[in-house]
Amino acid sequence: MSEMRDAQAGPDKLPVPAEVAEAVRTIINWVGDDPMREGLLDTPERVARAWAEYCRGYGDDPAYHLSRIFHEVGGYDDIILLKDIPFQSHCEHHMAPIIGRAHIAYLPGEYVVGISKLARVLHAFAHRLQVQERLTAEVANCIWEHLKPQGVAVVIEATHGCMTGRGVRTPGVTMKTSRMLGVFREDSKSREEVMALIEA
Ligand SMILES: Nc1nc2c(ncn2[C@@H]2O[C@H](COP(=O)(O)OP(=O)(O)OP(=O)(O)O)[C@@H](O)[C@H]2O)c(=O)[nH]1
Ligand SMILES: [Zn+2]
Repeated sequence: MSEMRDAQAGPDKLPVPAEVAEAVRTIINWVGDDPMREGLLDTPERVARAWAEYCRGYGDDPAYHLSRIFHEVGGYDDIILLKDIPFQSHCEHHMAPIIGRAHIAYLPGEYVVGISKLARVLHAFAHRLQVQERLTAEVANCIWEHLKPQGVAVVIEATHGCMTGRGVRTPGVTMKTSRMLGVFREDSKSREEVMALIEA
């Protein structure tokens, strides 16, 4: 956890264990290059620090971001939507990039939260090895549990590097997932309303 914090403050400061650097050297060698040639000498440490940064979500407690809540918002009692939040994650199957946008909406109950915190929750889960379905569910469940709203809607659209740069090699394909909880799950009119806002 403290090592992950150091990685956020300045990745160069994160010490890289010898066996981690050696693992990267093994891969470089296996793909057909010479890990001892000049241009690749510092690469194993850079790669290790880059992965610590990609996966910094393991040291980031998503619930913490929802711990500062507000009661009073001038009587506002309608849907709150944070739309088009860009994010990057990595798939747990190939550790290839997942790049996309998330839309997070909720219908407040008693509490609201600073709007940036919704993006922080997303990034805390995204910076782990993921599948898009789990990422979508984790973000929605976390908001549902800690903010106790009347409804939560999370929609994620993303492209998967493991489908574009390798494997089926099909660029331009987008995967779309959604998780609706509370009124957005139970009441079709509320769901239509939130989806119309997201798709507007
Ligand atoms: N459902 C889902 N599948 C994903 C996600 N990210 C990657 N995948 C898929 O995970 C699957 C892994 O399939 P495997 O057959 O075990 O691996 P593979 O031989 O590398 O498969 P190909 O990608 O088809 O070459 C692939 O179909 C990927 O497209 C995700 O977020 N959600
Ligand atoms: Zn993959």
